[in-house]
Amino acid sequence: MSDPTVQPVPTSVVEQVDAADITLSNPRWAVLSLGANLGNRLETLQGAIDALEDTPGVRVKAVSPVYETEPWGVEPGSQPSYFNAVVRLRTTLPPDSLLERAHAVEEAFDRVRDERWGPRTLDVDIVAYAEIVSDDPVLTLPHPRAHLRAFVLIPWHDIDPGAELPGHGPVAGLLERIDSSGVTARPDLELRLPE
Ligand SMILES: Nc1ncnc2c1ncn2[C@@H]1O[C@H](COP(=O)(O)OP(=O)(O)OP(=O)(O)O)[C@@H](O)[C@H]1O
Ligand SMILES: Nc1nc2c(c(=O)[nH]1)N=C(CO)CN2
Repeated sequence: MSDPTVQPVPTSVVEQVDAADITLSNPRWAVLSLGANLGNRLETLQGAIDALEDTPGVRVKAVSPVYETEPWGVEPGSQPSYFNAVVRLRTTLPPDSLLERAHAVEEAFDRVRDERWGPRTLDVDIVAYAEIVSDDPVLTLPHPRAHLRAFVLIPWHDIDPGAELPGHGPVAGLLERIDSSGVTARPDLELRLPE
């Protein structure tokens, strides 16, 4: 006879698997780009780094210097400047779970998605995830515009001078081909690697 004190778990609960809870057995590396051009930009970038570190299955291994950058892809002078940085992670989250987590961190910092390349409190993009190359529009790897963006490649090169962007080659070589003029180091500002 079944025990009447044991309540069955509703099927809907059993089936609700949060993608960010799925893990791989071997950690992989990933590089994320962080950007902010509204609100307290430095505080937000640090908060995003700390939130990523607080994610089960994510360890932040390196944090780049901070750059102040002209908004890319929009009319000059139409938006406030960005603070940008990149982080390098080790993660047991598969790519789709990492993207889901990136979106959750953006939302925690009140990210509003209205216009493409519009101003934002926080942008978290997956620049690269291990050597994966994919043209899936939900998660394109590497990020489809990373090879064109000095605000991504300069800080990545700072923390990993030998880095390669899968499908594109060494970051150092990509940097020789793009305009880096709108990207200014801010050595007076610092982001902390979580302990
Ligand atoms: N590598 C990636 N990293 C983050 N988002 C991606 C990636 N590839 C595809 N996407 C998709 O792009 C969608 C739009 O992302 P987002 O709003 O961050 O774009 P954006 O920051 O305005 O512009 P950009 O994509 O040029 O950085 C996301 O919902 C996501 O599904
Ligand atoms: N300077 C700068 N420009 C941008 C940035 C960014 O992070 N920095 N992000 C964008 C959309 O991801 C569009 N333009």
